Amino acid sequence: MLAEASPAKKQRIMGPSHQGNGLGSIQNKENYQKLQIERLQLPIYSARKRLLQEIQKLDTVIVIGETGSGKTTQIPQFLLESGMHRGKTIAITQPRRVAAITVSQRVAEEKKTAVGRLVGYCVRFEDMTSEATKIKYMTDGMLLREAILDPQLKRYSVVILDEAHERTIHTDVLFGVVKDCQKERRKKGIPPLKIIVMSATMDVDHFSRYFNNAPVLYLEGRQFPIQVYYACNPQSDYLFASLVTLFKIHKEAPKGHDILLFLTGQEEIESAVQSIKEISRDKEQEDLTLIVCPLYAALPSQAQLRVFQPTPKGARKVIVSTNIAETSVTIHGIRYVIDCGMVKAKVYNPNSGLDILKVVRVSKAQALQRTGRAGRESPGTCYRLYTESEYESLQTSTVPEILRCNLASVMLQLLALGISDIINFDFMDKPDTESIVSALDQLHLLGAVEKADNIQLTQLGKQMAAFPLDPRMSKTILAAKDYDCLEEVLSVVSLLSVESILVNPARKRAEAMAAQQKFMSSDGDHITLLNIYKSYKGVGGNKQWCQENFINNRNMKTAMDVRKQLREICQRLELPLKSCGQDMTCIRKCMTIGYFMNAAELQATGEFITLSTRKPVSIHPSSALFRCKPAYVIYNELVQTSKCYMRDLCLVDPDWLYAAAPNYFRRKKPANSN
Ligand SMILES: Nc1ncnc2c1ncn2[C@@H]1O[C@H](COP(=O)(O)OP(=O)(O)OP(=O)(O)O)[C@@H](O)[C@H]1O
Repeated sequence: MLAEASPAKKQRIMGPSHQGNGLGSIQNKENYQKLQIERLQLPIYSARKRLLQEIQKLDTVIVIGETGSGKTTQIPQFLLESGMHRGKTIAITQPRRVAAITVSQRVAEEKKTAVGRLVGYCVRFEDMTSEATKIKYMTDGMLLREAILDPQLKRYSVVILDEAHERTIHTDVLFGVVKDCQKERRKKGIPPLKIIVMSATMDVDHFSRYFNNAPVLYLEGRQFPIQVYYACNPQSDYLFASLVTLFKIHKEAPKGHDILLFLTGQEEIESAVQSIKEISRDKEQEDLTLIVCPLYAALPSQAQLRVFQPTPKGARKVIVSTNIAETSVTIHGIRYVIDCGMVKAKVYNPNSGLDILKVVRVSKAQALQRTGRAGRESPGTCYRLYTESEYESLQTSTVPEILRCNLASVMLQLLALGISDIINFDFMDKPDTESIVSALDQLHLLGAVEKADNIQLTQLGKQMAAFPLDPRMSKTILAAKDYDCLEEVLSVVSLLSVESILVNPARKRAEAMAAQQKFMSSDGDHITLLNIYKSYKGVGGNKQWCQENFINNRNMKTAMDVRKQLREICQRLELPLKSCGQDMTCIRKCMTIGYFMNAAELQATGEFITLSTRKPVSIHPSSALFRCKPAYVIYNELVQTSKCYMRDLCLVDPDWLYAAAPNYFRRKKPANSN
């Protein structure tokens, strides 16, 4: 099925493959020395001196280097070792939390320190840094939040925007924010901020032009060669093709060579994991067991990090991942990558105001990043499940997220940064005016902005921006202060902010459903979550209880931590932390106040349609309301699979909807409201 084509250039293989990865932080001397030797063998090392000379001279530089050449792990260390950080912190942004965490762990090992000291990371709801931290890996969203509190980013001397080609919404806003910060610091005589923009692939002219014609430094050489194979013919079923390819590799590849398979989303991955396990049980090679691990954003952090652990002897590891393993990460043992050629991406329709996840073709840049995961510790191989001509027809780079997503959250952050003229903000690629206006309209409906000549945050909007949450969720929290149910709403929001707390193992589905039944509320998923929270607190977070009730103990603990942090923000804002006792109605009213734009109405046909755009939608099978026919519901999100499903639902009264936003519903008044 697969034919060899255009193997990547074979270049000098540099140094032995790396053996012991690991998440431990303080390494023994031998391991430390081994890591230092590995550092010296990275292609970037020979360019160290020149690189530092250039960075010293310039305020802004763009660095392009092959995947695995050492940009992410080494450049911050070079800057630190040369003293160019001037005693301040170096920030390195990553589009994804798993990359920020694992790269900081690697660099901490290389620096022989524990994570959180000299080297640390900061991702939403998890800050592993201290006063001593000088190299700080963080998600782009976290740096943006810091900029709200300190627009001059005074604690940093260097900001490195890594994987810039990904063009996440936060990275794009950060481009404008750090550029402006650099200018302001220069104007005010504050020590300059250096900006380094990095990637393996990007439209350098576009980036350079945007960053005031910043010079581009090209790092030569790749550490290990990667052989690329394409499919001979277009594949109608990439899932089937990926399984065939995987088992072909498993049959032929030597021991110790692990496989990374890129698919698109959680459900697809879980079903592929199941199939791989079943097939491998039938075909078990006597001396080589397959260990199959899923990897996707909704997986608990600990389960995500487990895939980075070394493969036990006598086993081959297969990781089935979404694009979260696509950039920056190094997974020990991976020699083979299988790229299905598809990715799940958010697509926004400004007419409907909805973000929907859709499966689309990857870009060439994404294909290259996926390939790059194979050659990090030794030569690798990548199987692309599409033909070479299909590859040639792919878009060069991914369409920036800012051009295809709901902008409400980011507009709120820009306004909180004091940027009111959003239409004229210095975007690298400006979203169309229609999307900006629609986002501002949503914020206006939520009461976060006043629309005068000069758009400004209201008092409520300022409070909303203090929460690291979707504006609708922040509004829900702020509504709770008027209904004396802040304690309960914080519990619900915290549980909604973490990965699923319900465990539903495929083999014990019926047992899990029976155990969870007692929590289910006919008022919907939010009250169901609250019931779980109360019971969990009632048993003091007992582990055994979690097991018996198919509740994910780790995610519950994370939710408790999130709750604590949100509660602290409420205290800072001096919101009254009151409890409503047994009255669940007020909680549902608060959800309505935040999510009135996400309302759906039952039709005579038994189908639901959204009130905003009259789009047919269904209740997700995982919902407590799945078997019910409520007249009106609000939902937290829409997911498009075979149908368009509403997830996380709450039963509401049409009068509450109308009361939440009379102006909005004057246009679309629910049929049954008074
Ligand atoms: N966690 C890790 N375990 C083992 N080796 C690692 C780890 N992280 C990095 N390395 C080694 O360091 C090399 C350089 O990694 P680094 O992330 O700095 O490269 P990069 O140029 O930023 O690549 P990319 O563009 O793919 O992010 C890897 O190829 C690998 O050999």
